[in-house]
Amino acid sequence: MTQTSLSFLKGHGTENDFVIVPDPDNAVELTPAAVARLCDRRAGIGADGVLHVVRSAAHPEAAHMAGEAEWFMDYRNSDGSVAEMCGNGVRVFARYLEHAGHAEPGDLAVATRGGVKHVHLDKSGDVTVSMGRAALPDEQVTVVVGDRAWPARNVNMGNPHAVAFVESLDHAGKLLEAPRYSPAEAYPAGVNVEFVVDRGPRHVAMRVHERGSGETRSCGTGACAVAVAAIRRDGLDPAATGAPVTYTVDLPGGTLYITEHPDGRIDMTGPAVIVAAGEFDPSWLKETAFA
Ligand SMILES: N[C@@H](CCC[C@H](N)C(=O)O)C(=O)O
Repeated sequence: MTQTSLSFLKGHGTENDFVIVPDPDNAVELTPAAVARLCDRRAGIGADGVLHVVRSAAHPEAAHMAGEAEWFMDYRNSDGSVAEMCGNGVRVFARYLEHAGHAEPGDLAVATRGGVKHVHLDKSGDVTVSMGRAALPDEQVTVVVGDRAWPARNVNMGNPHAVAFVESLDHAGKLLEAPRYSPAEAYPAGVNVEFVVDRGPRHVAMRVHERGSGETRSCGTGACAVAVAAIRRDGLDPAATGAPVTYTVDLPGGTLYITEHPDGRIDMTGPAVIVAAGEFDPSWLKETAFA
């Protein structure tokens, strides 16, 4: 039977915003063009990305995780590209599951392309995600904006990041274009670039240019990558000290708290909010040209 309307919700985590498309049976054809249309801030609903909510058992990329996590976060960037993980997205995804009655406050597991993530929905309204461990490839990278270049640390949180400590967050300009980087081989599938300044002890502020979405007001995996890089720069690696360490990371859209444990596990805590719900005609997703 042809569906005459599709439900969506809108949510955000520290102002990294998402169109949420509930689709338990994986029946909606979300082409890259359809995702770009949904995310368009003038001709569409508008968002940094799409959270396609599918039962793990119904998605070929997630069926192997179905025993551990009932729901799969099929995350897409606003240009329609697929990403391995989205830190703010997984908090908002968990909030949606609670909102829809698919999960109770407390602990739940969410399948992602970056593996199963364990999430805690706190009564306070904050959501904590166990993000797994960072990988720190050895290569030194350089990021370039206009005529400025900075050394950056390569951090992988399931998705790729380049973290550059800078003198001022203004120096990166408006980040209308993706920063260039070298060597190209460091990021064969592109990269999210974070610019970071210090605010105080274990407290930093950052801006981010996201692969596939442009400059956004927050990036959860980016905040984790920044904390991991800052912890090492500051000589506080928990594997060496034996003590967990928490960094406060300010972003244009809010604040995230990132804790690294001695065994390398990283927890991210921050808000997740559902702001609206609505419906659209699915045939609109199939139109080839923007009206
Ligand atoms: N905003 C996200 C990251 C989304 C994916 C990223 N743009 C990529 O392509 O890797 C977050 O909160 O982590």
